Amino acid sequence: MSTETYSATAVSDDMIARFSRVPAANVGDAQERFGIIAGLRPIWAGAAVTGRAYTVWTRSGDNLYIHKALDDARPGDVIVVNGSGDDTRALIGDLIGIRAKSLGIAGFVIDGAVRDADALAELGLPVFARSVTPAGPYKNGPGRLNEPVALGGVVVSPGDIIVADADGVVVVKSADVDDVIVAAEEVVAREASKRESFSARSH
Ligand SMILES: O=C([O-])CC(=O)C(=O)O
Ligand SMILES: [Mg+2]
Repeated sequence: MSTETYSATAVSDDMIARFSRVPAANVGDAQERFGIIAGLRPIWAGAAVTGRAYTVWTRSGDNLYIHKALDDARPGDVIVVNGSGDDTRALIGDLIGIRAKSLGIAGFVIDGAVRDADALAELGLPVFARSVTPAGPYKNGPGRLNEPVALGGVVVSPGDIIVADADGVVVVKSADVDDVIVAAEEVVAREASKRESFSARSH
């Protein structure tokens, strides 16, 4: 396994706060509809998260490297897992969720399955995944941490920004955040004025 640490452009907390106020759909529009991970859904209604990606590449159905990621990730990080889209084994459940929450992890984005959906909802930990299954994972490895991964055909590099809500998951490259946030805030303002004019016309 590579021990090289990928060095990302560091995105500030202020910038993350600005992205947290923009819906995922508007962020996607602001980057020409690119960066949207198809097919990942929130596993409980109301789940939403914005934060820096900490990336994991696991063997299908095996979560050893998700455990290792929790030893290394920082508070506010979103754990982003390439699980090869495998829907036969749950890569996390509420036990990992409880540990992640106690470490200040902001949420999980998993190209694979999860379990303990009700308990994760009760915990209030935002989790986005391809499916839910009661089938448990193996814990043997191999895996990789903190290097660029692919989820549903979208590359996610360590430190990229994840914006996820009821509509799904959007990835903003860390090098693009300055341009994308300006465009996204413009989309928000443009839509707000359209909403106002549409509802004015209906009176
Ligand atoms: O068994 C596992 O590793 C996944 C799981 O259900 C949990 O974290 O609660
Ligand atoms: Mg469990």
